[in-house]
Amino acid sequence: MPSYKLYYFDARGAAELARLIMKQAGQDFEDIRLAGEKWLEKKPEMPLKAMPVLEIDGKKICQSMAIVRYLAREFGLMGSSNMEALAIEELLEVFTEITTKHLMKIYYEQDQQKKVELMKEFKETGMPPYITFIESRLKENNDGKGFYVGDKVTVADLALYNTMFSYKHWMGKEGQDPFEGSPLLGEFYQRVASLPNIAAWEKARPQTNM
Ligand SMILES: N[C@@H](CCC(=O)N[C@@H](CS)C(=O)NCC(=O)O)C(=O)O
Repeated sequence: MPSYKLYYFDARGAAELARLIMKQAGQDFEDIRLAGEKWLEKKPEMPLKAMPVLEIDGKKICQSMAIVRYLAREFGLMGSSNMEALAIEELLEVFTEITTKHLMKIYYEQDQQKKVELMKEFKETGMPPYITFIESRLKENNDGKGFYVGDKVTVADLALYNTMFSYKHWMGKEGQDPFEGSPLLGEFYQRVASLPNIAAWEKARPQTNM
């Protein structure tokens, strides 16, 4: 079994899905959180001078979603068929699209009042088509009462849970959590949050804003 070190800032951010995969799989890893001087010291060693970086037996690999896909394949979380893998990839791409089309604008807005207005717009018009899509995919499997695909947990479940957690603890603080109107996804969230390894990590992980 290779040894894993995951380098990132002291945040959930672009590293948390990789952490969740390893936690769900029961895989030990070093959760290295760099800040300030320590990050500047380490930065030249990173392939693209950015994080997250996963070090596998001494080899440093960058790009968060490549890391996620590698770990998901490695730990059997990429579905049980090519069709399941396709639905999983589809959802991962949806989250990438939402991030680039909507979240970056909100994240980088400096004016707090404008930021909340952008969150409201995202909740009211940006996110609803994606929520309808996610709900319909979820309902295609076990009437929405189980996992995102198939009959066991996959990286799609972890990615959706991670996104919902993040919105709840970010936009939710401003009363703008776009998922709060979906009971189906609310129940789904509780199912994933109750998985023993995920529940244990949610308690044990450093509490960070993002
Ligand atoms: N496409 C890359 C983006 C990596 C990236 O831009 N990471 C940011 C943090 S999320 C970073 O390390 N920035 C460099 C810095 O802050 O010095 C990925 O998904 O891993």
